[in-house]
Amino acid sequence: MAVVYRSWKALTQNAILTRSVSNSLRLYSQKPPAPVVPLVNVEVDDKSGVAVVTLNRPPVNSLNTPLLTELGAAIKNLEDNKSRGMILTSSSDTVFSAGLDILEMYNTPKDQLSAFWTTLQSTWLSLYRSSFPTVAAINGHSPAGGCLLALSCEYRVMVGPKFSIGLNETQLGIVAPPWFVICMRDVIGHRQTELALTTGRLFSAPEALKIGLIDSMVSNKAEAMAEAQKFITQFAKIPPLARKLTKESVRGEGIRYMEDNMIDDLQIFMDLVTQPKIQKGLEMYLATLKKK
Ligand SMILES: CCCCC/C=C\CCC/C=C/CC(=O)SCCNC(=O)CCNC(=O)[C@H](O)C(C)(C)COP(=O)(O)OP(=O)(O)OC[C@H]1O[C@@H](n2cnc3c(N)ncnc32)[C@H](O)[C@@H]1OP(=O)(O)O
Repeated sequence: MAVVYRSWKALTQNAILTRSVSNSLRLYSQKPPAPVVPLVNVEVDDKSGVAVVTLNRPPVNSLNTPLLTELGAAIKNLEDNKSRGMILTSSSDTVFSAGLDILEMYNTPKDQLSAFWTTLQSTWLSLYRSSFPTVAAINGHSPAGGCLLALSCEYRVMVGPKFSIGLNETQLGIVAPPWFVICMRDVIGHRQTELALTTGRLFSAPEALKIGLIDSMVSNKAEAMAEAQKFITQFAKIPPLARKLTKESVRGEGIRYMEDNMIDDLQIFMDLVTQPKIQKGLEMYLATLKKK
């Protein structure tokens, strides 16, 4: 028995030695690890105290769980530091955000699907009810979840005329949840929301300006940033607590909807999105995006 034990021990020690030598050799031959690039960049201007939060998930800033988590953490950080304001924009020249990452909803294990949706819910709520002023500087296409992010800010400046924005969910065979609808309705009104959502219409920037989906159209990102700064500057003389409570009051319906219905909303999402028919629709939509 002792012999067996000794030889087993020798064998394992030998294996450990071999493994550590080969690991070292592998380390020498490996490239240095790629730097971890944040999915959300935050830069706070020293003078104005305004934070520029830039979505940075090429190619199209589709919103997956890690990106939404980083965005939520960035907003919490600004909240904790009593930020003067936030401008949400994109590092891409052509896309603000392509909306929810369809790969997070297609063929996804239930625990991941649930984590994805709850992260979206909580990040959305923290953006929608943030105490500081928020502006979306929409410097590219902004469909579906991208439009939701923009609608959740207090002011929208969009680079035009060639980019589009809207809630196009029905075109994909999915349904914009009630809190998406509330956001849209509060910005463009009931009638326009019904027309826009039932048809899943994407609006060009001039069309969006006409129905009030965006507040302003500019011709490049620099102009968008300047106008966003200007919007935030007007709050310098407004007492922050009065501003925050007023915003919460105006946005009360959306805030209460989410606070009271988080679990039901998750359940409805899970039931709907896991249906074979919806999964097939998402598969076909992904294929058309890839074929382009
Ligand atoms: C009543 C209760 C209801 C409960 C809830 C029920 C249902 C759930 C509701 C869920 C709500 C979802 C909202 C969403 O946000 S769904 C996402 C909708 N998004 C879109 O329709 C946009 C799709 N994308 C585009 O139209 C274009 O990509 C673009 C944004 C206009 C940019 O065009 P372009 O610059 O030409 O880039 P490409 O098209 O070539 O794309 C590059 C690359 O990225 C992939 N991709 C694009 N969008 C997405 C996406 N949203 N998710 C994942 N991947 C995306 C695209 O396939 C390309 O990939 P490859 O490079 O691999 O080919």
